[in-house]
Amino acid sequence: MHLIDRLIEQIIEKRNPTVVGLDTRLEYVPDHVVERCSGASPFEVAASAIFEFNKAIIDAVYEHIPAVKIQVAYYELYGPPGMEAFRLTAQYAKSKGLIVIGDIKRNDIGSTAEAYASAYLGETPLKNGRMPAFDLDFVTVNPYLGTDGVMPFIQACKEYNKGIFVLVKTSNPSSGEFQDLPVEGKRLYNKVAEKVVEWGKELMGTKGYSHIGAVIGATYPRQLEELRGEMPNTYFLIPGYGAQGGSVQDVMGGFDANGLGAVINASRSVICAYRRSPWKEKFSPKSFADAARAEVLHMKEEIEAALSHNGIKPW
Ligand SMILES: O=c1ccn([C@@H]2O[C@H](COP(=O)(O)O)[C@@H](O)[C@H]2O)c(=O)[nH]1
Repeated sequence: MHLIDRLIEQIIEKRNPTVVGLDTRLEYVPDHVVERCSGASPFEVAASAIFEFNKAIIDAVYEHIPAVKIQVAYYELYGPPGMEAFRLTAQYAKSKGLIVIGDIKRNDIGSTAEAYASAYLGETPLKNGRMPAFDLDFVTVNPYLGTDGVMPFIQACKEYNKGIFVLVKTSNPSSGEFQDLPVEGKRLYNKVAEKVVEWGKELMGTKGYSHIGAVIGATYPRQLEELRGEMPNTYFLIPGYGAQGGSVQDVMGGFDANGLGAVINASRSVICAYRRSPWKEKFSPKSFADAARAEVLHMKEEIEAALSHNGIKPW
């Protein structure tokens, strides 16, 4: 089955377009988890604690969500053991039936982009054959280098039934500095969106959406709505909900008339739910995973209610 169709089926089955972001820093991991972990170096202890934390979160939420997004920066932070925790987290999430999005925001000249694509989506060529290194489902891709830098990722999507989300309009405060620059009567992000649509035509699933998606921030609701109109066959990965201030109403413009077309990522608001109101009053640090589940279920209800309120009959 096409990966993008599987994502859509998972969203419909779970009745939830929420993606949990595993942006796990050591300071988010409660002491009782860290105390159970050992290792030959502080990085190994940290990586082991992060993996234990991630497993508990995944166990608590996997029945309710279609996918997780793993932010590689928080694993690089702990050196090689951190990257092993990244790989193990992806593998564990997959074993629970989840789709895994690697937030790696990579790109380079074509030959180097090919190495990134092989590492994260495809297989690494070895002396006697090939082997997957990280074997993620989707990765985020930076389009700044142009078509020849993106093509190796698209090639890997074709060969291995994978997908990418290309940065189109990011959620951060300075995103307009380059992305909103006027180009040939449009904004730069509109021009990138046109390219994403063109690239996506080569890799359509059977449910009207392409394997080539776009990242668009919840913090720019007007642009989200505008781009939904311009990119009817492009799935959106929408970060910026929760900790960055994006609200459920802000993400509504990303959905199509069937409540599809968008997955909403929430990282800190879910994995740190046990440290934040209202959940910190109800859950102790020992119950951090239950707090994450409560936040996911709350988010799911909020999205479903907002879709109905906007006249969209979800799923
Ligand atoms: O435009 C973008 C692209 C990616 N991100 C990433 O999403 C999460 C957001 O985390 P929260 O804790 O929910 O704010 C994080 O991994 C970012 O690197 C983004 O925020 N905006």
